[in-house]
Amino acid sequence: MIELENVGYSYGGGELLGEISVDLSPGSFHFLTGPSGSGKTTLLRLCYGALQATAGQVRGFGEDLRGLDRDQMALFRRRIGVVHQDCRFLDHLPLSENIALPLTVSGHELAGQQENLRELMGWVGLTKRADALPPELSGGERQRAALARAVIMSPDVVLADEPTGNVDWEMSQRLLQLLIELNRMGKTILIATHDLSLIRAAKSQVQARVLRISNRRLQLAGADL
Ligand SMILES: Nc1ncnc2c1ncn2[C@@H]1O[C@H](COP(=O)(O)OP(=O)(O)OP(=O)(O)O)[C@@H](O)[C@H]1O
Repeated sequence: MIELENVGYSYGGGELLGEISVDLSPGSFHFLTGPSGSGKTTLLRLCYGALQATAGQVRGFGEDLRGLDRDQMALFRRRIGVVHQDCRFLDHLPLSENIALPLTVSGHELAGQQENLRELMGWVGLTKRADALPPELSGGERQRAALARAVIMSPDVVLADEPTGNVDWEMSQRLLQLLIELNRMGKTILIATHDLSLIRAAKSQVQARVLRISNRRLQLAGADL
């Protein structure tokens, strides 16, 4: 699905990441961990083409991302659902419309998607919050809404950046279950997180590989988590 081969990312004359090789194969479940500032968000951005690698090659569905033109890149991105760390929404739009934004901006008629949207809102437990404005939402509601928005286009891959940041244990478990369900539906999942207890909880339920950024390199973490 997404392969990084000997990828590096440098800026301002310094290397942030180097010699990164990883294959997010179909249906795989990966965690990405590492200290704050180690480059987790940067690595996610490299995976979906928001940043261009300064060394090596990133391939999406077999294609070198550098070779994609604008339209091809837009098609590639549609196959990737991203849960951003800061979960931003348009504050003047009700939650249901925020979740539907990827559909509407890509030209779908919302009228024909109501059933899909309703189902998705139910899946994340936000049916009753459909008309709420984003500033009225709790942290956990925002995180679940961000996940719903990331998957509304039925992506093949979900990249989630700290999807359980700022929520309590119970809510983080709920979010984890949603991500595990997505994986069971066949989606490829990559979760960047600091939360080792989340990783431990997942490992008893799914076959997950844990990648750790350490000193600008990516390592496969052992069973010692
Ligand atoms: N193009 C760039 N120009 C300047 N600084 C950059 C650039 N790209 C990345 N950085 C810096 O590199 C560091 C790594 O950032 P990144 O957000 O990827 O780390 P992270 O592991 O996700 O951190 P956190 O866990 O705190 O979210 C940060 O200090 C960031 O500001």
